[in-house]
Amino acid sequence: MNTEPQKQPAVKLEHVTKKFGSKTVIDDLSFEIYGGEVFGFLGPNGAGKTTTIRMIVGLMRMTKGNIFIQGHSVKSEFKQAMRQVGAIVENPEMYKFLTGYQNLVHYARMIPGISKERIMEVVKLVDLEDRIHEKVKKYSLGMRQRLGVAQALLHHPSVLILDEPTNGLDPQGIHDLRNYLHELSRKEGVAVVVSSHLLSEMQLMCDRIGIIKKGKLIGVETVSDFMGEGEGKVRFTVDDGQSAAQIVKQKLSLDAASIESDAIELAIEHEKIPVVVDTLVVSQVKIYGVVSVTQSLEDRFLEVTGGKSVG
Ligand SMILES: Nc1ncnc2c1ncn2[C@@H]1O[C@H](COP(=O)(O)OP(=O)(O)OP(=O)(O)O)[C@@H](O)[C@H]1O
Repeated sequence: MNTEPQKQPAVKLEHVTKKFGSKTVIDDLSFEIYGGEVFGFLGPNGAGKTTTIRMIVGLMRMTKGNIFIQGHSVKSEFKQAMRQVGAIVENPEMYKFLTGYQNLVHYARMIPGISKERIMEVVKLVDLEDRIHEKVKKYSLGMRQRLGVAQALLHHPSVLILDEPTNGLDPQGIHDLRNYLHELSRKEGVAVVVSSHLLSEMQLMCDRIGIIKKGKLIGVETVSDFMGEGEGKVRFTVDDGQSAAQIVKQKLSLDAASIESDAIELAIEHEKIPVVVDTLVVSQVKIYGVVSVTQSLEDRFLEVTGGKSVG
């Protein structure tokens, strides 16, 4: 018997479907997101990321299925569910002529029980202490983004959702955002959900990613599993790709992942490389090079979505 306590998902989607008229935009999505992780929502343009996020944060009704936030149904316990959620879906409204601090105080008035201490706590979390008393009109885009996150965190949400948070940020801004989202998930146990088409950023920022295409879930995987770590492809440059592929098939029962006139690629572990080299040499295939081909998240993304890169 498994005596491990079952961890409750922070966000759980159950057969979520969204139709606009007769058009199905989200098709039977089911997956779970946990506290303490940064979850990336990845998909080509128009795949349905924003629509899904809008349903999670209660800005849009679903046609079928249900969403639970910390066990509370968005349909039947809307208030309890939303109390757990902090989100930036559209650009957060900020008063540019007020300071960052004044903006937070103004916003905090709308939420019962937010203390001055809590305001300074979130300011510290997003690393804005030095500049919080300056007017927002003097802030960079990255600082405004951080102020938005501070605002979204004021009421102690256990789920933080950011739609395309890296949009418009420079590399330093993206780097900082990545660091503090990571800290937030680790230190505060917050479930952080981000959507993006910046694949390289997702690779660095997220623990797990869910990929959707045309409203359907293609897969949910850890970034390392997604990239197929430990089982990379190895490229053998040879004099005759076709016959090399035949030889490894016949003698080693290996199917080549790709065959070109002067190369084959095999999905094999590191230890198998000498075996393949020996077999090819014995069979009088000339080998000109052997390299490990590590796949970027982008390559893999294009492979599974069969689509074009976006961005
Ligand atoms: N209000 C609406 N009425 C009709 N169709 C809509 C509506 N909102 C979104 N759609 C359609 O739903 C699909 C998914 O759109 P969505 O904005 O969720 O995609 P996305 O993955 O966020 O794309 P992007 O990366 O371009 O923001 C698109 O085909 C879009 O045209």
